[in-house]
Amino acid sequence: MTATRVAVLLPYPFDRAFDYALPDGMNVAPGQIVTVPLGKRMVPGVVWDAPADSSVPDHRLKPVAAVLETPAFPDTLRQFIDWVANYTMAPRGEVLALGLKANLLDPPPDRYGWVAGAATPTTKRREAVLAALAALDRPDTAALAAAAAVSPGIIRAMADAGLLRPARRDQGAAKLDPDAAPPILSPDQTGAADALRTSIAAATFSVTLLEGVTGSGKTEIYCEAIAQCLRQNRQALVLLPEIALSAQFTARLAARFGAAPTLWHSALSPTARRANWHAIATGTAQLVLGARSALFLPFTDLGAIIVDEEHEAAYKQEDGVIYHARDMAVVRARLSGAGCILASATPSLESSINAEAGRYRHITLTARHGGAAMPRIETLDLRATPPERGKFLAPPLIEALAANLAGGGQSMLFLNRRGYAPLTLCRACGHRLNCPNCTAWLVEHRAHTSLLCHHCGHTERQPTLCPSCSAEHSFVPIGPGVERIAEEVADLFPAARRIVMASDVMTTPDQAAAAIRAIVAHEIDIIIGTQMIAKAWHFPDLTLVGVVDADLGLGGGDLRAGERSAQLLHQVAGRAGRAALPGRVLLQSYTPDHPVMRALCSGDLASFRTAEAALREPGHWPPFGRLAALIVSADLHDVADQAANALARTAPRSDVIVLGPAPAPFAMLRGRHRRRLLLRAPRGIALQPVIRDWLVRADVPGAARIDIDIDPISFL
Ligand SMILES: Nc1ncnc2c1ncn2[C@@H]1O[C@H](COP(=O)(O)OP(=O)(O)OP(=O)(O)O)[C@@H](O)[C@H]1O
Ligand SMILES: [Zn+2]
Repeated sequence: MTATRVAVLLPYPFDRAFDYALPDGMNVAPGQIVTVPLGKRMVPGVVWDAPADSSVPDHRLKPVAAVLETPAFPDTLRQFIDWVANYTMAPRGEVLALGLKANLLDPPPDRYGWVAGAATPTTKRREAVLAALAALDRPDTAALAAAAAVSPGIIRAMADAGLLRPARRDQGAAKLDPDAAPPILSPDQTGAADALRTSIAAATFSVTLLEGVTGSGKTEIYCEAIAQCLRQNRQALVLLPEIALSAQFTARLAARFGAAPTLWHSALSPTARRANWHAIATGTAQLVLGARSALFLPFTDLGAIIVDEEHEAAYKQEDGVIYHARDMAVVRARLSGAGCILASATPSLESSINAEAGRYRHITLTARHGGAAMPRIETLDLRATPPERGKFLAPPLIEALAANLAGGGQSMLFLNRRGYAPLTLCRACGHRLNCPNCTAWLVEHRAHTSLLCHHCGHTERQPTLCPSCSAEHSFVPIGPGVERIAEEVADLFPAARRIVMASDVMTTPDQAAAAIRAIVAHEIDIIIGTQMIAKAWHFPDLTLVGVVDADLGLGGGDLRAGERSAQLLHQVAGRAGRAALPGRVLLQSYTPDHPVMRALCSGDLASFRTAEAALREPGHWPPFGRLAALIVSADLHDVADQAANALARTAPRSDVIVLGPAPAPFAMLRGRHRRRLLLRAPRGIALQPVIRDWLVRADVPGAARIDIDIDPISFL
């Protein structure tokens, strides 16, 4: 008798589904989640649509152990996983693992989130929590703390005091209400909202680029698209580039829809993850706010995907499955028959070109909401008015800070560099302190009294003797990081209330939420931060922004250096003067005539993009052509060279241009030696088949690893 075979894809780095035998009396359909033996373990897997693999004889097949009660993986998600694996060339099981983890599959927790208890609040803060609770649907601690703008400790204290009790699963979930608190839109905004509503109402695939200046109300407008999606009983997904933003957005969405969105990001507790995953898989979660991995959730019926700050490089996942969440959001929307909305004040060249070519719809908003003016942006020429020796703030910026402080205004200093100093040098011999594992300098972090590699995490104490010349106490910090700027500000304005915001000092969304609350409440005078403070924040009292080093992003020879720099600095500038008071922005620069500085000061980013496009089009550089990178790495540099040369010898010859091999931007990273080959081709040519064929032909030593990065965005 022949066994009934079923193909099961496992969430591990295997490209294909494996065959298992279906025991008598057990029935499965594609998408169902099962447990199967793998070696000595029992692992979860998804019944896949792949044809049976007859190479394994029946008697060697292992049986499916159990079919889980968990809702099945929808067809659209399986198609998406196949598509992503095929495009990124990652093993299909590894892509599956982005959406399926063993610990998600247990039944959802019985008690989850909070409801009001019997006791009566005694403080204003506790009252505020209960008020926020009334507007939310059994939020977990983090969501409730964010909505009420208190610390999570308060929530726990309230539970101890009987003001809050854990919610039970069987208590019906409050629904989001599309009409809970709609804004009154301006005529411009109304036009944009109508267009988005119509595209969502059509319940078919479309992509819209929502381009609007900072503070124009893009968030309010895409909420109208979400409202439409909710009215049609379809699920909506909002992607954010950084989880630190999720607290402020949770509160905004909860206020708009009368109940909190369902969160999805790496900082959730395991219980919250499991509860949220099940809510999404059963369709009770109507609106999901998440990081890029939320694209791999088992939505039952996804009607809208919004990618906020679509130009952000943070949407590119750089390890494991290397994918761009903005591009994959478009694919997910297509497979789901959903509307995709890409929102930005500074769209990527990719999206602008797609909009211009008519592949995407295009909506633009040119004015800030409520009559707020765009900030005045000026360069501050560091050649003419340099900072004092060993300092980094030039006199005109110091004056502006002093005046703003005296007038009760809030200021922000932006420097996209964590730590105290990016380089530590021996004064006696010039020796630089490098990472032993990477081609990189060690960054001094005074907050942790250590030197840190930002690439591999290596830390060490500063040596007392120079390892090169044995001079004693000879090390000097070179250049500034945000900690050093904070020190300079403390010297200049000892009475000013300061806060440093950077990913290494604010590691959780809760910490970020507490900081944001303090800033909005104007308990802070000067905010000093990295790119963490650049995005999407709305600080009503912020009127002065100083960019400490506007030239920083322009070096490095990266294809997108200019574009990225313009986007980032425009975003930072856009934090200023968003409410009643006008904003001013000072860009400290040694190259005030650079096209990026000119575009920022004039506000004419469109012309800048046109100029960028003109530079890229002739050579088929993205977005006018296709690019892929092959990164060869090995423990020994000989092996890395051998592998890179083997690839070079068999390089495809056709319309595809192969550049390299060259040392990768970090010739050594985490102790591995790296070489890079770059493939470039006109838009009409798919690079994946070329690469597949090439890898079969090339004789690459087994000790070398090859990582494939389709559409690379970080490279030299
Ligand atoms: N029609 C409206 N009614 C009331 N408030 C509005 C309206 N439109 C915008 N706002 C408010 O103006 C501020 C800026 O709007 P929003 O954050 O949506 O802009 P944005 O375009 O997303 O900005 P950015 O690109 O800088 O993130 C917010 O506080 C928002 O609530
Ligand atoms: Zn390192």
